[in-house]
Amino acid sequence: MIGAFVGIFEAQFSQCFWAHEEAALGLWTDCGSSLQVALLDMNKTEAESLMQTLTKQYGQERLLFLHCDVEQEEQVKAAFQKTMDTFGGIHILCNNAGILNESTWEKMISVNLVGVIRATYLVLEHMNKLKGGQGGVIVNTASLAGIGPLVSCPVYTASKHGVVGFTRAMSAASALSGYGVRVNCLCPGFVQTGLFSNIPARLGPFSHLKDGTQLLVEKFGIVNMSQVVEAFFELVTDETKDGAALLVFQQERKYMPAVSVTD
Ligand SMILES: NC(=O)C1=CN([C@@H]2O[C@H](COP(=O)(O)OP(=O)(O)OC[C@H]3O[C@@H](n4cnc5c(N)ncnc54)[C@H](O)[C@@H]3O)[C@@H](O)[C@H]2O)C=CC1
Ligand SMILES: CCCCC/C=C\C=C\C(=O)C/C=C\C/C=C\CCCC(=O)O
Repeated sequence: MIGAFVGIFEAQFSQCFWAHEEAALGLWTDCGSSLQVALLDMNKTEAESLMQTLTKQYGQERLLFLHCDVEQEEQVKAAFQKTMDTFGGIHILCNNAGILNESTWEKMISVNLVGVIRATYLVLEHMNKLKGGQGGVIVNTASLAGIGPLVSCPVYTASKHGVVGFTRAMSAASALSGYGVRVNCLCPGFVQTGLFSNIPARLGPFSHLKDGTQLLVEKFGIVNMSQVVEAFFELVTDETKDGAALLVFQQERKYMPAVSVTD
């Protein structure tokens, strides 16, 4: 799991992860009798306190924290290798790291889109059945802004549309190539996290559009973190889902079909 320590997934992810252990274990025959989680993040401070809590609850042998910046290829590569050496395999990758700052837009593309592509290509080296892997599933965290425009955030919108497009094409490429790896994405609405705070400062040249965005927040409402985590597990455990974009609203979740231009 990349981008694991604050925000949408934080501690709830792990609690929910073990609640879904049986369903997830059923998918891969070589998993052994329990699931293990490697948490990759660049935030060491948050990591240390959360790891203390989680290891008390679930045991040290089932958890691994690896400091890793998705912008740094060698760090991501080393983190996956360490996960392989410690747990013996990787079956699920959650690409969740993301930032929102329209002022530093090149960095935003680098973390939100390039980081997802980088981690996907590197993890396929371990998951791909053609390379001796056991197959698996990748879930990328996009956003409702991956489907429609978040007007005050054009580059954030572009990065998330990129994640949805990459997910759909990568899923088809993996299936046609026989990799045995499903690729899906999550598209949550607004969630109350650090990314959602101090918004006017994050909108850069479009801070004057913040009132319109606030109207969107009122229209869509706020999604609970637990709703996002449940949606994540649906994408992991439902083997019919490949190339899916799952929208998570306050009242419901639903799949967004891709538009076909060839019919
Ligand atoms: N909060 C919201 O309303 C929504 C958020 N999202 C997406 O959900 C994902 C998680 O966001 P939140 O939990 O809200 O944000 P957050 O800021 O609370 O958490 C983001 C996590 O990613 C990590 N991270 C950031 N840059 C990194 C890097 N270069 N390398 C490794 N880790 C890095 C952070 O340390 C942190 O643990 C993001 O991709 C975001 O775009 C999608 C829809 C709505
Ligand atoms: C279909 C239209 C796009 C709607 C996008 C909906 C949700 C996206 C959420 C995110 O990915 C990003 C999270 C925070 C949003 C940033 C700005 C919100 C401004 C809120 C405010 O002005 O108080």
